[in-house]
Amino acid sequence: MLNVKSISKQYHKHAILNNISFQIKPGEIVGLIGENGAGKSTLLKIIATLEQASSGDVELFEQGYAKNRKALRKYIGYVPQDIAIWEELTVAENMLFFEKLSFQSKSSEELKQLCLDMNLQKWNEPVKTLSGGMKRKLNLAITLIHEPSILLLDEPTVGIDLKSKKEIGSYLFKQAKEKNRMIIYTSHDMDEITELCDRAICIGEDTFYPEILKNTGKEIISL
Ligand SMILES: Nc1ncnc2c1ncn2[C@@H]1O[C@H](COP(=O)(O)OP(=O)(O)OP(=O)(O)O)[C@@H](O)[C@H]1O
Repeated sequence: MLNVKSISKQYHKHAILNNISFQIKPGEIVGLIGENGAGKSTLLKIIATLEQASSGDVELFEQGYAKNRKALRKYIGYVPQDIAIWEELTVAENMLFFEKLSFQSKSSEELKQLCLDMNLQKWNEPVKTLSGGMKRKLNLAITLIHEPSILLLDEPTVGIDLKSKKEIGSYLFKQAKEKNRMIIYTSHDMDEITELCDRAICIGEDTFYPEILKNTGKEIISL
């Protein structure tokens, strides 16, 4: 269980997040939405332990970040908006490199299977020859090497074609429902949010997103 407790964040006295609280259970996929600059990436970075909240705390499996920040990192997988992989290395070399830095050991076969599960076939090709969608799949596969309990994805499907979007979406759905992982997912694509997510959390003052989602039958939480 993830428990976000009254998180606020200011940058140089400028308030970004104001008293945000919500909970997520294993197996749930939550869409995090809001206008540009609402603070979605900031909130994901706080949950990923990469930023500290100005006030409030986050608990993962009943352990607070304030006291257990480092120990909790092994449960967390974070995919930033910007792709962070080695362009000159092959898919295989990237996976093997990041496996060495990971909390868990995996064989070459297991790493290859992680890529194949997402329909990423080009095991021996240099990353620089892959399309944007394939690079996003590789970035995601790298994040899954240590089998995180919670996946934090910052616009994982931005700029990629519909087929790859669907493949990533159905892969994430399985990760949540079969492996009981928690997923928080930001996107500006409301069809994707409606299709994939169990609930949507809208942050910021703007009522635009809660308005468009209100007839989708999804639970919408405005914070
Ligand atoms: N390190 C930082 N220092 C100062 N201000 C920051 C920092 N990081 C983010 N901000 C500001 O915080 C606000 C929220 O940014 P954030 O990236 O979290 O928004 P977002 O909702 O993810 O936006 P987008 O949809 O454009 O990705 C913005 O005004 C941004 O300029």
